[in-house]
Amino acid sequence: MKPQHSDPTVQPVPAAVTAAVDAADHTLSNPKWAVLALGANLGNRLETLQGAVDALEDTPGLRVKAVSPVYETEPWGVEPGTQPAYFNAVVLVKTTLPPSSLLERAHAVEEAFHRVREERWGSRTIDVDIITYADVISDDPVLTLPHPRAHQRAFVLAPWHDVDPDAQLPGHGPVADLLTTLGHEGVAARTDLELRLPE
Ligand SMILES: Nc1ncnc2c1ncn2[C@@H]1O[C@H](COP(=O)(O)OP(=O)(O)OP(=O)(O)O)[C@@H](O)[C@H]1O
Ligand SMILES: Nc1nc2c(c(=O)[nH]1)N=C(CO)CN2
Repeated sequence: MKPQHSDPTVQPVPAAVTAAVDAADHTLSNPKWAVLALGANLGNRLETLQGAVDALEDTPGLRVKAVSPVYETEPWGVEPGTQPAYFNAVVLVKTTLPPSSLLERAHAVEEAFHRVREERWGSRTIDVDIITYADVISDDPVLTLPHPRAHQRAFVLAPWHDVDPDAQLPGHGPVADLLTTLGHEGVAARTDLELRLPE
């Protein structure tokens, strides 16, 4: 039998490269669940939310698996009466994208809908937040997981609970319990409206 690597120009593949390719293969064959929260309080809020859901579904390596009911919610974190009401919804996705790429995609969707970043918690055409990515916990300010304020926000927990009643917020426990503690003040389901799950 011919000895392997008899061609002197063929270099052995470094272990680090093999490990990186194996890790990428593993990620591709091992999609993760992520929970994304959508919010809009400027422009045609329903149309923009639907556009964001469709844009997410158009992302290679990402499938939208569930879309929550639409909630109309009082602006959280700002003086009452200073901003229009929000429409909020939650989508469950399965993705082979790593968290950093999912955040990039979330930002690209925001930009596509002309989101302008001015003041903190300012009005916006669309906000796409990553609430959880699998059970990853990270305090990196660029991408904090789970989202650091999700447990305080009924506008996230109520629609999330609708699409996944058994959901757990890593580090905080069952979403159902958090919602019971927080209550539904300022969040109302808009049962007359609906977001479509892309086909
Ligand atoms: N889990 C996360 N999801 C989205 N952005 C995050 C997350 N963790 C950290 N960030 C960072 O937060 C920065 C500001 O995000 P953004 O402008 O959407 O905040 P906000 O919607 O006004 O407020 P909040 O973060 O309270 O929802 C982003 O550029 C992003 O890097
Ligand atoms: N009701 C409501 N209030 C908010 C929202 C939101 O989506 N809905 N998003 C914020 C920043 O992410 C700040 N305040």
